[in-house]
Amino acid sequence: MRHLVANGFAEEPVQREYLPTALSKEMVQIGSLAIVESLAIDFLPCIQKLPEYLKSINYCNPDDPLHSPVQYSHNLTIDTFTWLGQNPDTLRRFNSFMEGYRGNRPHWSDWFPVRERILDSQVLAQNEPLLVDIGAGRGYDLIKFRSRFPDIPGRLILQDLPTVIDEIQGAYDLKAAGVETIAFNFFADIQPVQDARVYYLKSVLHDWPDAKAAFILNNIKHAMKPGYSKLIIEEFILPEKNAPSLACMTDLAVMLFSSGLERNRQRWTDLMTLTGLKILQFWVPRGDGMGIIEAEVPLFDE
Ligand SMILES: C[S@@+](CC[C@H](N)C(=O)[O-])C[C@H]1O[C@@H](n2cnc3c(N)ncnc32)[C@H](O)[C@@H]1O
Repeated sequence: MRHLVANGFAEEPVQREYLPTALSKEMVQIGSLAIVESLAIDFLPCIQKLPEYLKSINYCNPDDPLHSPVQYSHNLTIDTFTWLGQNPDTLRRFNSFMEGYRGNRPHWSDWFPVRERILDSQVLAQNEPLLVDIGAGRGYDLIKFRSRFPDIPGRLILQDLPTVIDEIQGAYDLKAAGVETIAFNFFADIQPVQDARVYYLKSVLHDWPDAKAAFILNNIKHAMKPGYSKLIIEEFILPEKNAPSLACMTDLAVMLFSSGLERNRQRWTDLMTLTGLKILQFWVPRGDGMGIIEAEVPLFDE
């Protein structure tokens, strides 16, 4: 207990009597427990081997998802998400990590003008796809969207790898929120939902270096209806200097995880140019650097 008190996990107002602190109260929340569990069991070995790994690639920037610190330290020849899919306990811990990572930070509909930019300008039909969340994990963003806009017609569709679709059954009440699930691998399958109003990607592209991210975007682009479909990418948009702490930490985490990276405006612009998608606007109203890149597929005559 002495050690815990010295490090802020408990108070000792009277000798040998202890009280919890804000820190220890946070550490027993489900989300924090999940983050610590996933890090300690699955990713600490990779962090320990990071210096050795970086030396082995001559201190270059990692850009191969088949040779990230995860592959190096766990001796893998498959990408990290395939590895998660083959290890149900690791996958469960990772999906809980993602839930903890989002914590109580705002949902995109808390700050992005969804009505003006997406809902009001178009006639939406009940049986048509409204929002496709690609790499959606447990579907938190779709459930929240439904509760925010319960009366807006249109289908809400969750897409992720088959192993994730299996894992999330029962994790949240997706059915009650009217969310459909589709098993989909964006590297192996053609996007099955055509002409949705919105294709949404949150914390997906940062897992992948540019060549792979461009492949994912191209796959979406071919399903988009020019003049109607929108692409909403929710990711960090790093400032040119003095990047916020969480964004920097995540940049390192995705590098370790799959040779991924966080991107600044220029890097996002270059990526979108590579895929022929047109950026309509960058939205970065929050101090933590998280933002939205709103894009569309250009009309032929533009
Ligand atoms: C970092 S998580 C983000 C999850 C969710 N969007 C969120 O913000 O909590 C990346 C997601 O991409 C999914 N993913 C990875 N590779 C995929 C692939 N080849 N096809 C479809 N989804 C994939 C993962 O299973 C995971 O749910």
